[in-house]
Amino acid sequence: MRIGLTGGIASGKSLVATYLEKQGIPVVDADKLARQVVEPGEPALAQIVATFGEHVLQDDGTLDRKQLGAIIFGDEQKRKQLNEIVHPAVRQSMKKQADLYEQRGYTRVVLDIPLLYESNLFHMVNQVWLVYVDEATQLRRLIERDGLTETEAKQRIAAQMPLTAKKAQADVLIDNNGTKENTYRQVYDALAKTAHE
Ligand SMILES: Nc1ncnc2c1ncn2[C@@H]1O[C@H](COP(=O)(O)OP(=O)(O)OP(=O)(O)O)[C@@H](O)[C@H]1O
Repeated sequence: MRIGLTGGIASGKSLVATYLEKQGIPVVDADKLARQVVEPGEPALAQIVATFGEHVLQDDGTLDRKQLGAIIFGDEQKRKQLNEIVHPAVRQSMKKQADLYEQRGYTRVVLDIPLLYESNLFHMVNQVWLVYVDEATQLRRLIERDGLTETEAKQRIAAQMPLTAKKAQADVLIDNNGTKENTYRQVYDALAKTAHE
C-alpha cells in the first residue's frame, strides 16, 4: 500500500516523515529526488541544457539553480517547459523507489509529496494523509523556523493551495496543531489501521 504524505509549507510533513521512518516505514522523498534527477549524468539535466542552454551549468557541471531560476522567473512558458522535464523524471524515480521497497517486502511505503494536490498525483498513491495546521500556527512555525518577517511568511502561505481546501480529498487528517507527541499518536493510530490492508 502506498501512502501519499502531504500538507502545506511548515505544516509538519518532515516531523511526520521522520516519525514514520522511526517506525520502520520507508519514506520516498519527492523533494530529495527532485534534486537527484538533475545531478550530472542524469537525462533530465541533459534535457534542461538542451532547452535552456549551456549557461545553466556551473563550471563543475552541476546545475546553476540561481541562473535557471532567473530564466524562468516570471516566464510561465519557460517554467512549464522546465516542469515538463523535471516532473516526469521525479515521478518515475518515486515509482522506482517505491517498487524497490515493495520488492524488498515492505507492505507500506510512504511517498512524501509536498505538491501532491497541486500536481494532481492522487493516482500514485492508495491513500492521502494530510498534515494540517490552522493558519495562525502555520504562520508562527514558519516565521520561527525560517526567520521570516510576518509579511514574507504570509506571502509564502498565500502562494499555496490553502490547507483547508486540501482537507476534502484526504483519507487521513493529521491534526498537527497540538504537541509533537499528540501528532505522533495520531500517526501511530493511522498506521495501525493500515496494518492489514
Ligand atoms: N507539533 C509541533 N509542535 C511544535 N513545533 C512543531 C510541531 N510540528 C512541527 N513543528 C515545527 O514547525 C516547523 C515546520 O515543521 P516541518 O519542517 O516538519 O514542516 P514541513 O511541512 O516539512 O515544512 P516544509 O514543507 O515547509 O519544509 C519545524 O520547525 C518543526 O520543528
